[in-house]
Amino acid sequence: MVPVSVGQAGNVSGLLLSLILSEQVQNRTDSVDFGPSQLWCHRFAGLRSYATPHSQFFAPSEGIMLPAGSYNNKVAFITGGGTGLGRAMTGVLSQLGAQCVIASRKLEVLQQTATEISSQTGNKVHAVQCDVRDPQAVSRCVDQMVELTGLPDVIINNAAGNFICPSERLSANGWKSITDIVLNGTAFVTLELGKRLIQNQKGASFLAITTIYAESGSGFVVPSASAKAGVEALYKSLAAEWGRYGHRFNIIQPGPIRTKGAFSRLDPTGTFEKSMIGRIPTGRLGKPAELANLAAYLSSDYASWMSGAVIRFDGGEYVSMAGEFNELRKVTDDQWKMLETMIRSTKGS
Ligand SMILES: CCCCC/C=C\CC/C=C/C=C/C(=O)SCCNC(=O)CCNC(=O)[C@H](O)C(C)(C)COP(=O)(O)OP(=O)(O)OC[C@H]1O[C@@H](n2cnc3c(N)ncnc32)[C@H](O)[C@@H]1OP(=O)(O)O
Ligand SMILES: NC(=O)C1=CN([C@@H]2O[C@H](COP(=O)(O)OP(=O)(O)OC[C@H]3O[C@@H](n4cnc5c(N)ncnc54)[C@H](OP(=O)(O)O)[C@@H]3O)[C@@H](O)[C@H]2O)C=CC1
Repeated sequence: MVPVSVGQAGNVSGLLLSLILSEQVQNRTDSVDFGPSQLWCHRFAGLRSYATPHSQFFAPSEGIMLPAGSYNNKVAFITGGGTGLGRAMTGVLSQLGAQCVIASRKLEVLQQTATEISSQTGNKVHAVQCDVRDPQAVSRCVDQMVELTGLPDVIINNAAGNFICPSERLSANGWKSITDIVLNGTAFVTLELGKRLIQNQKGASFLAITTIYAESGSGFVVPSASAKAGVEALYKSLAAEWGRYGHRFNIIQPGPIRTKGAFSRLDPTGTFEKSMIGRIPTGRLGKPAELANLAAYLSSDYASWMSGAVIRFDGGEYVSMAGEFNELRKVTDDQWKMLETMIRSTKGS
């Protein structure tokens, strides 16, 4: 790890940094306990990753958590399983014994992931092309899965689309593109599989990957926030309705975890990561392996009494952003002495 100073970015991000974040970052570096000397930068595989020194209290454990064989004789279906978090979840489930089916638009990407994971774990990973926006394509994909593996025990709705964009610049098709993937795609996959599982009297665990701002809403990602909120309503509703068929429905709301898909569309210049780390109480991004362990637990028989749960998984970022006074983290000891003196000396109202 090497300490870096803020503002060493290239042209575009340097400009953005000075225009958008200068006040925020300068305040932080000038007067608070989160200056450049305390901002750390890991460099690996050509990627930067910032963390605070206190993140060392929260070092990630990236090994597989569940006992070996926990998923023997199970079939798992993961949308968007070729990349990012979907790939990490597929890797863990496969390592634990599951036969996995991964589905998304880009068959070559899926096939490469399937080959890599199955050669590491010794368990089959099947790649099936499917655009979840198209209900007929989803139905064909499920037909294909039935041929390959039979109906799944575990369904993970992870596929998504997103980009930052001021809402006044958003076209109708931009809105449709995101909400079709996230909300309609999740609904088509869940309804198609749910109906077939019900017909076959087979129980299953459904998991949806949403995000922390599904609850709060967020400017600049309005279609994603709206669609993810819809997914949460869908899953909580079905948890109540389809328990009688042996189906569980749970939700993970991840905070920031570095993936190419997310960061290239939400922080294309890398400018926002530094300021974001400052509001995460654990001082670092999450790791795909940490999310994958949680997903593996929630989808496993160890969690058979969990349904309708919404698990926030964000290093504390959500509550840190929500609390009115949380910015007072930045006040130094000397400043506290002064503040306390002022408050104590106030008499009457
Ligand atoms: C500091 C770092 C922060 C990182 C994380 C932080 C916080 C944690 C919370 C994070 C939540 C993350 C949620 C996610 O979902 S991340 C997942 C990201 N992954 C993907 O998006 C992968 C799939 N995405 C895509 O394939 C494309 O990006 C897509 C969504 C645009 C869909 O592609 P496609 O179907 O090919 O669509 P297009 O024809 O290209 O476009 C359709 C429509 O949208 C308009 N559009 C596209 N991009 C933009 C843009 N950047 N701005 C404005 N509009 C855009 C495009 O013009 C089309 O509209 P028309 O009207 O022109 O037809
Ligand atoms: N990384 C992060 O910080 C966070 C991520 N999340 C969520 O985690 C999940 C995974 O995101 P992440 O791994 O970061 O990003 P990725 O971009 O790597 O994953 C998105 C996946 O969705 C697939 N996909 C997109 N459109 C479709 C479609 N129409 N049909 C089928 N599959 C599609 C993509 O594959 P293909 O292009 O082949 O179709 C891709 O594999 C998403 O639900 C995201 O919202 C939530 C909070 C934070």
